[in-house]
Amino acid sequence: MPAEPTPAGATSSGASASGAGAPRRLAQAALRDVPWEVGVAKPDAAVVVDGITRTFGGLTAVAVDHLEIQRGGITGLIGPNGAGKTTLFNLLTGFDQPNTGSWTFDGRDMGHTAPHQVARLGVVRTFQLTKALSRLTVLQNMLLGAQGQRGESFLRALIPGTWRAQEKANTEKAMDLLQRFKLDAKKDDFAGTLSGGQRKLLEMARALMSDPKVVMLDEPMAGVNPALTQSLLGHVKDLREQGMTVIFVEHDMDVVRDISDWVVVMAAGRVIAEGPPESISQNQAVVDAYLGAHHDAPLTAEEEDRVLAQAEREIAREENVDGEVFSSEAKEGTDR
Ligand SMILES: Nc1ncnc2c1ncn2[C@@H]1O[C@H](COP(=O)(O)OP(=O)(O)OP(=O)(O)O)[C@@H](O)[C@H]1O
Repeated sequence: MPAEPTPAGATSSGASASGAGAPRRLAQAALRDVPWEVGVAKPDAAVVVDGITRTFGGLTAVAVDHLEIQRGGITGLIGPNGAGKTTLFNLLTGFDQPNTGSWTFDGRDMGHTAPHQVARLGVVRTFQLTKALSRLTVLQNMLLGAQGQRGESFLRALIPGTWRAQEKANTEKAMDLLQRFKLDAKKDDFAGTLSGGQRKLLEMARALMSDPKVVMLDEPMAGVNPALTQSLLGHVKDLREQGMTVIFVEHDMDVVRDISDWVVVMAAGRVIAEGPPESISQNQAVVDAYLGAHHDAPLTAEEEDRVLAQAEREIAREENVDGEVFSSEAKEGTDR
């Protein structure tokens, strides 16, 4: 049974630049009477996933029967290593295609939609700063995040004046965002020289260049020192203030509790629980699959080995796709 929601705007960070009151209240009120059941319908779903599966060889990475994401809220996606969170992100942003199933955004079927089209329709994700992107300046990274410019049209590209006007507008927009994220003084620095927290800020700022409606953040707090954590949390809450729908993957349960209006828990590719943050720690299936083993006790040597091996696999995978992602992003940037 749903419990009483937490008091409106009750966040531990208090860091939101614009005050976290009304939109959080709205998001929580909308979800207040929604039962804590896997696959439950939301009052105003922006994203609806149906029967999505993704297998790698014999391994089922994702098998989600039905999932709805409430518009204008912050949804936290949690689960143990290998639960399928990143794969689901890849599917929802067109970077991977499911073996079966479909998903819609604003009622529109998004099956087989390429990543740049998904982004143009308003669903964007943050990208970790790959090695290739580290070698670009902060401003160049921002300009790669721009899309929908006039320069992308062939006919308009024949009229250089229009293209240049667009480039100028993009640069102005990039500088506004860099100012908001306190990175304007770093605009000409190579992105690779930024601290962990500044990189996360840049990843978020870059995603905002395309005026998204849904922002998907992959571990926005990973590797961020405590000094910048509050600032980053404030920026995530600000996205909700501005009416965006936020979905984020995060391992830090304090962060999840602090900013989520709703939490979705995955394990072995499936959604095993969903509900407001306070429902999650009471859920036995979640404690068994995740919280008990993962968070309430230090990692055992065996778990540490497993996490390290997973990290090594991720790094190897990232190095493999590094050039690919960069070249497609760079192409999107130069195409316009
Ligand atoms: N390209 C791939 N090729 C083969 N296996 C993959 C691939 N991508 C993901 N997997 C596997 O699918 C499963 C789900 O992985 P995924 O990265 O989505 O999990 P996750 O929940 O994001 O984990 P983490 O929290 O560790 O990032 C894992 O067993 C992973 O090894």
